[in-house]
Amino acid sequence: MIAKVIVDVPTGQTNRLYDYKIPEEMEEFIQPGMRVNVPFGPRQIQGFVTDTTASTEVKRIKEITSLLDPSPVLSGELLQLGRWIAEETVCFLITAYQSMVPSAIRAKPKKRLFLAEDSEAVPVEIADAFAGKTILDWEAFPAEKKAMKLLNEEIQAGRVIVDYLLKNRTEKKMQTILSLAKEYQAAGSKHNLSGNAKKQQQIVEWMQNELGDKEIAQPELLEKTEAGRQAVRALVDKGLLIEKKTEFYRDPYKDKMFQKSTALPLMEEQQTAVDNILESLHKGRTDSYLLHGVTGSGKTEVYLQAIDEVISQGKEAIVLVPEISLTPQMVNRFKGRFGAEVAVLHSALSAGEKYDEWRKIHRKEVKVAVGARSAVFAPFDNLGLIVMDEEHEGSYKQEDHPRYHAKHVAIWRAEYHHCPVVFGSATPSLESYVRAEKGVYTLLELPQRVNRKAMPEVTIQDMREELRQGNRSVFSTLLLDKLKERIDKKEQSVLFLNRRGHSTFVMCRDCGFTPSCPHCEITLTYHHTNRRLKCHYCGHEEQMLHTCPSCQSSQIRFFGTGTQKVEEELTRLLPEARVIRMDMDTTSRKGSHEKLLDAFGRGEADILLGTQMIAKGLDFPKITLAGILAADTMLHLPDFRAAERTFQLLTQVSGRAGRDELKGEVVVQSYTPEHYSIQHAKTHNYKAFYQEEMLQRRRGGYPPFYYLAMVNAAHEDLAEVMKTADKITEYIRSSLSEKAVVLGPTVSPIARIKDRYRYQCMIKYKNEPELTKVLQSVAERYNSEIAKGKLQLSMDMYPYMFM
Ligand SMILES: Nc1ncnc2c1ncn2[C@@H]1O[C@H](COP(=O)(O)OP(=O)(O)OP(=O)(O)O)[C@@H](O)[C@H]1O
Ligand SMILES: [Zn+2]
Ligand SMILES: [Zn+2]
Repeated sequence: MIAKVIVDVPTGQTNRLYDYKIPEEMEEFIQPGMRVNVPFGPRQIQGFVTDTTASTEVKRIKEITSLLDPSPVLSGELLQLGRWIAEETVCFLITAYQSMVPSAIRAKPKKRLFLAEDSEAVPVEIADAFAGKTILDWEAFPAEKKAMKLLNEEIQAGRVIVDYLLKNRTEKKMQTILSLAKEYQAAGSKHNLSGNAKKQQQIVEWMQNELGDKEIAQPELLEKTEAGRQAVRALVDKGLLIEKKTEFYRDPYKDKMFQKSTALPLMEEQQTAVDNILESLHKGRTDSYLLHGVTGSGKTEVYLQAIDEVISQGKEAIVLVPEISLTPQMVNRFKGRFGAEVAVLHSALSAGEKYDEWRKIHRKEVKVAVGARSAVFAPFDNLGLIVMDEEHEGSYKQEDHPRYHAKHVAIWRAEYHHCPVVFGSATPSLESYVRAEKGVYTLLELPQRVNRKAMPEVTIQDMREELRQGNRSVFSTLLLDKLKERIDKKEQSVLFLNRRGHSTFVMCRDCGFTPSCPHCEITLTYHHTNRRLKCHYCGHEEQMLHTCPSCQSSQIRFFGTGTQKVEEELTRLLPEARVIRMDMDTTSRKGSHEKLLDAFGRGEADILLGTQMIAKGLDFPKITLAGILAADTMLHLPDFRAAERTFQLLTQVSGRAGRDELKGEVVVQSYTPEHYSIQHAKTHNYKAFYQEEMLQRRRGGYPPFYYLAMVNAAHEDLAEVMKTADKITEYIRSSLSEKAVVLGPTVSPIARIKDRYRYQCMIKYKNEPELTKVLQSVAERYNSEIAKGKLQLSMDMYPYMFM
């Protein structure tokens, strides 16, 4: 038997399958999707088995050294999906596969086998291997054909459990659970403990009185009875206590109680949406839906009720939400409805926690996965629905290899499983809305807020006017007045500061000098906490400057408005206001995000001030005012989506206000109040914005009229990168049809990162079936130079960042 293996060496030369002989004892065990160690040149390296065959052309074949996974980590579906991603995004197959498994098992963890509770049922060969214990190192399991075959069956049946022993605290936890033996459970029942075993007697009596036939975890028992381990051990040995080991998960949410929620009676439009989705589910059709619902229209309730039916069909659902809206509030809504059926995949979890959540899915212990981008790879086998909330979000695109867009992966998986997929948003991306207009997606609309609540009233405040009247503060008089009003009425406000374009930088007031990174062509950012200047691209740090290195002036100051500065100004102008600030600084510690939001929810502050992270998902009834401090900081970025992002952001922030009984109001401060993205956000008019933006896109030849692809070349030697970029661009131009527009090469907006000069070539096209192959061959052509570490090439089939 031969295994086809893709080895863990992400280079062009090794981006193909290698044949290895399967050792005889593994023949009945090895399956595609398992990882193996194989000899590769002088080394041993990891790889994924993608297939097994009977024979090979290879003459001198090497043998697999060892098997890393006692059960496949990638299913047949995911193996196939990985091949598709590698092709579509022009990346190495191994890179695609590695991105689908949790990082915790990508390292080289020790594997152990556990006997599950009903271990009496396992065959003697297996029981012998465990030799009376319940835990066995995977390496210690006899590498013998029959035993391996049996083990395979036991793993499938769930009687043997595979576990990865992760380094530093991420180890799976086993807990000892204790209970009284049957005959001692009744209070006062006789036991023959000797009189000097006082502590033991105490334990037994306490358990009889407090627990009866119930179980207790050992640590809790020790705490309650103030007993030592020896006393408990002795009772187990004497047969008074029954001990069993259960594994438990590091559930990051385990300390929380989730208030159970039940399905709400739906509004008519919600019902129509649910009916449509469920019809596709029942008929097993891969329909794509665009759920366009204004903020507060009850999109989430639509997802919840559709998922409820998916679960009762015995199927599974994936819910994708952008990282920043994966708030505790959001998680609660799913856990509250589906309880233990939900796994949450969140980047803020530790590697061990992430692995636990992944494992719940892998083992079919849950039916719903809620998570950010990579949750689209949740290893379910029987999907009934995929939901992508806030589908317009750029974070669904991965900005590192593999540069995939979760939307395309979601559609691929929906097709594979013949199930519907729902894209939801209050501000759909132009790409999606066009597809809905063309009938590629079915449009479902929720044009009104739940219970016909009014949309908040939006006022736009011209900051140029404020300046003319001598107000140099970041707050307009109007916004300050309204904030005061809210404090008086004991209502709450959210203040939003756009971090992009607002980083604090240092500038000399006399000569205009701005310190920039010596390795990257980018301005250094001032960090208040440690009073240092830092490069956001390479991490370079230096002391804050006090005199200008260029003109020796001491008038060197930092500019821009960080949340911290705004907070200082706010407390100066409104000393009575209680403010909670949420930004990278105040939420870096685990759980702090949740704490701050809880405090705000309990009314411990009047104003929530924050960055992007407060724009989404918040649903607090007392918020009646949303303020946007500078609406147009994003408008001027070199990005064709700038207007769209501005419109989306204003709409999202506005959507936080007046979601409950109380009426909401929004103040938008802007230096370009006449811009159509701001004007249409004011009137909550998505369609009008869409039409105007479509005209701009048509004019500029941007998506959704053209597809884009971008090739970026970086090299330490400027002449070298220019030459290479020229050659690449020329080659692409000559390989595509006349209709494709190949732009460049030009210097990237950030001309140098980590001492490498950067050039880019942009491709605009409508229909170029050969494009990925062309880019693939470009990558292959430069394989050896890339391998030498000098040149870097990146291909991006759905560029979202143009810096
Ligand atoms: N049919 C219904 N009847 C009563 N209340 C509802 C109904 N549907 C949803 N709600 C409530 O309305 C509020 C807004 O709903 P939800 O958060 O689902 O809207 P959304 O469209 O997802 O909002 P956003 O996009 O602004 O986050 C929630 O508090 C939700 O519990
Ligand atoms: Zn100067
Ligand atoms: Zn740098």
